[in-house]
Amino acid sequence: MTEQHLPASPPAIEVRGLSKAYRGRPALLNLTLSLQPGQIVGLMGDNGSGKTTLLKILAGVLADWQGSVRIAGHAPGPQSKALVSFLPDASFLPDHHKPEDSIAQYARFHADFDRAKAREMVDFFGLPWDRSLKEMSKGMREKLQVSLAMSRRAHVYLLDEPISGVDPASRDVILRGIISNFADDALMFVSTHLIQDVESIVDSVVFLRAGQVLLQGAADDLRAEHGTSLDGLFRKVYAA
Ligand SMILES: Nc1ncnc2c1ncn2[C@@H]1O[C@H](COP(=O)(O)OP(=O)(O)OP(=O)(O)O)[C@@H](O)[C@H]1O
Repeated sequence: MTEQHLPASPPAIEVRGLSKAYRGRPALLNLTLSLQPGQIVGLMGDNGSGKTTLLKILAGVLADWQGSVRIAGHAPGPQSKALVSFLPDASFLPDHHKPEDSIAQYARFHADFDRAKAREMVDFFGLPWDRSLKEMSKGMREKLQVSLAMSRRAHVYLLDEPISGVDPASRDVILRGIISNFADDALMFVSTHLIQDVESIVDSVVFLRAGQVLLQGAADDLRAEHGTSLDGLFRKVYAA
């Protein structure tokens, strides 16, 4: 088969006309978005703009929406979930778990989970093997959850505010851990309010407002076009 005849692979994420309402109040409104693999995309927006709602729908954990959603060509369901590693914004591990217990649980649930990589990341973050989640600080728990989410060989990583609860030095450590465990051909879609912290790692950004895409583009293009950092652009756009 010549290169010309190779079928084009579908976008990692393809969303068309997506709407979601909670008890009649819209959270996402006719949202359309297409993201290619092989990049880190920042998902930014003011409080209540729909970031978590969008990530949950992409992860296949939220139902009752209208529109079209495809993950590497698959509608949300078992096939898409097998390709997606989702890190929710809330703690999802049982309190009594020590790191090895959580690693065993992930290994049971996810065929693409790499135990050795997870152990490496737990050591990279300097987490205590003998402490349960109940005995860990918030930042430690976040690091363990990042270790687990990034140790799947996923096609799409959806990370909801992965660095929100940690000190600035730890944020850098977490971001380094995330990047060094990220395969070149995957897509990472990461929501955060800490734009300055992720400024240097995102290839492109999606700004949401009131459940719609307000602005989208390559980070370098947006910086050049607007003559400011992404953080500066965010402040300018959302103050308007
Ligand atoms: N379970 C829920 N029940 C009712 N309304 C909800 C629920 N979850 C979210 N919403 C509403 O949907 C809208 C979008 O919320 P969402 O959590 O997706 O925003 P967000 O951009 O992640 O916000 P933040 O930056 O504050 O985390 C908000 O108006 C919120 O009040």
